[in-house]
Amino acid sequence: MNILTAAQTRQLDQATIKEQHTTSTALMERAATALASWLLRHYPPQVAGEVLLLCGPGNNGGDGLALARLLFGADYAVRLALLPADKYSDDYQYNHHVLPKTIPVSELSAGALPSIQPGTLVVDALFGTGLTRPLTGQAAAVVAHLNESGARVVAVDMPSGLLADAPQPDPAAPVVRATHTVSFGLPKLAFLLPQNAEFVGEWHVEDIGLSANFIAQADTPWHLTQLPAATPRPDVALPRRTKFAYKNTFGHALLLAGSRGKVGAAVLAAGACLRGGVGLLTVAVPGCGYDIIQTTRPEAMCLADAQADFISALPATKPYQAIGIGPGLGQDVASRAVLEKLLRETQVPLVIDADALNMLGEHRDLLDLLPENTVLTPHIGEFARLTEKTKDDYHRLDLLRAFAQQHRCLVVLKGAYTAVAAPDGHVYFNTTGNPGMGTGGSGDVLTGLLLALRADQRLAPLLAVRLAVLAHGHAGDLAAADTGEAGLVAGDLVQHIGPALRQLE
Ligand SMILES: NC(=O)C1=CN([C@@H]2O[C@H](COP(=O)(O)OP(=O)(O)OC[C@H]3O[C@@H](n4cnc5c(N)ncnc54)[C@H](OP(=O)(O)O)[C@@H]3O)[C@@H](O)[C@H]2O)[C@@H](O)CC1
Ligand SMILES: Nc1ncnc2c1ncn2[C@@H]1O[C@H](COP(=O)(O)OP(=O)(O)O)[C@@H](O)[C@H]1O
Ligand SMILES: [K+]
Repeated sequence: MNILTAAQTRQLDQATIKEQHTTSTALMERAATALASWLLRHYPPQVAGEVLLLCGPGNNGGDGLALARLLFGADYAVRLALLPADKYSDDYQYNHHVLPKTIPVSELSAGALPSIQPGTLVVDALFGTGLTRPLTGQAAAVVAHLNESGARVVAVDMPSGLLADAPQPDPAAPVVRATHTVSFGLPKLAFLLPQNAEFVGEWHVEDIGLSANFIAQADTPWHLTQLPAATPRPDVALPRRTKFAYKNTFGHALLLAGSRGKVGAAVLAAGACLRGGVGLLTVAVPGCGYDIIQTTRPEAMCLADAQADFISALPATKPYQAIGIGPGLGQDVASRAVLEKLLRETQVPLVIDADALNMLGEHRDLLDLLPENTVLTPHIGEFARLTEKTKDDYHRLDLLRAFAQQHRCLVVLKGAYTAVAAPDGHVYFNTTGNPGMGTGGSGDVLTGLLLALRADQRLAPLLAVRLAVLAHGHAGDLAAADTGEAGLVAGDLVQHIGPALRQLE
């Protein structure tokens, strides 16, 4: 699914109105109805207590006014505080006009801020996607007051003061710190970036029937990868295995991994590759890893390096459809020479992770040798070593796109919303996974799974990578349902890859 830019989000309501022969007032009513239904589910009247709605002068405030009317009709105790302005949007004015007269309304001013007890449920309908500049003056005073109050805050569409797709021009200007943000139709880019988590809180998307055609046709570099069941228009799916499929269809993969003390990384990646459906797997490990791989992963073939503690020689690469290198590899100069030889000699699809990435970061001339569509899987720290220290998350996205374009590779920037950058500069944010996956070895599992899907002869490179990242996170979610997030270990991810992949078919 596409994620729209801020400008496209502003065009979306006009496109919907035109396409569906409806009115902006009716669209606002849909938005308010969706918000009311969300509140009824999450904060029913007896849990909510009195709800304070803070409304700005535009359509975000209009949503707040319409919501106040609907909540009042659903037996909530509501009061409104309105931000004065020189002009108000038409739909704001309409919803102000039809507000039941019994709802208490006050005017917000820096000198007379409403009292907000800790725990009060506050709806932030001050500003949404129409924000054009950092908050100052009265609006800033209201937001600062709200943030200090200890209220539970539900932000309408956006936390007020936050921009939808760009960094804050003035980091000192206040932004609402919401507990929940309830957005319409699709999430904003801002929700997916760690730097905004303190403002956005937990985000939710409510369907209000916005134009699916406009969303699908929008020219944007940003996209989401979702489980097929989570979206009406799935754009990634794993093809079923046909009756007469043979192991060659699913490829023979080579994994170069492990060093003394880190053979476990090779075991995890090998397990994930096997569970990922590879046809054949050969694992190359240092001598100390031979018995370990043969015992823990009898399904895999094993090549033991002449060196006991690290990999010092590149096996013949001819038989393989994909090669993975990096998990637990260590950074011995001999292993670096293996990486360099691999890059110079092969055009086989590669997956490069962990220490192999750090070697590339230290010897950036090697980046010029990357075969097209190589998959790199850095976390934020490893990405900084490959590029430069970043100013903020938006700057990191710029670097990510530029890097993938320059080196014609696929970069999997790992995190809560793992971002896959393609050689054409498009970025796909993953939507599965949980904080339980912040545990040693989770990344090794991803590398093994990526290797399996890159070896699968049926899958184009980008599809293979998006599917692997989606399945990895989904395996994490299935595992956490059994173990809880704290109890989750990387081996649990391997166990859940099979069921996760089945749900992507
Ligand atoms: N998209 C959709 O499909 C749907 C959208 N809907 C809703 O519409 C919302 C967008 O509404 P919107 O465009 O009226 O903008 P909004 O955020 O209310 O702010 C504009 C007002 O704020 C003002 N202003 C701006 N910056 C300011 C500042 N720093 N400090 C002070 N003032 C500032 C600005 O004035 P100006 O810049 O002209 O001075 C203007 O008066 C969207 O978030 C969603 O809630 C749903 O109802 C239906 C479906
Ligand atoms: N909060 C989170 N939500 C979703 N996925 C997460 C979260 N934290 C970590 N992950 C995932 O877990 C994996 C961790 O990989 P990595 O940082 O390389 O760990 P390690 O080096 O220990 O294997 C990545 O795929 C990342 O996306
Ligand atoms: K808001």
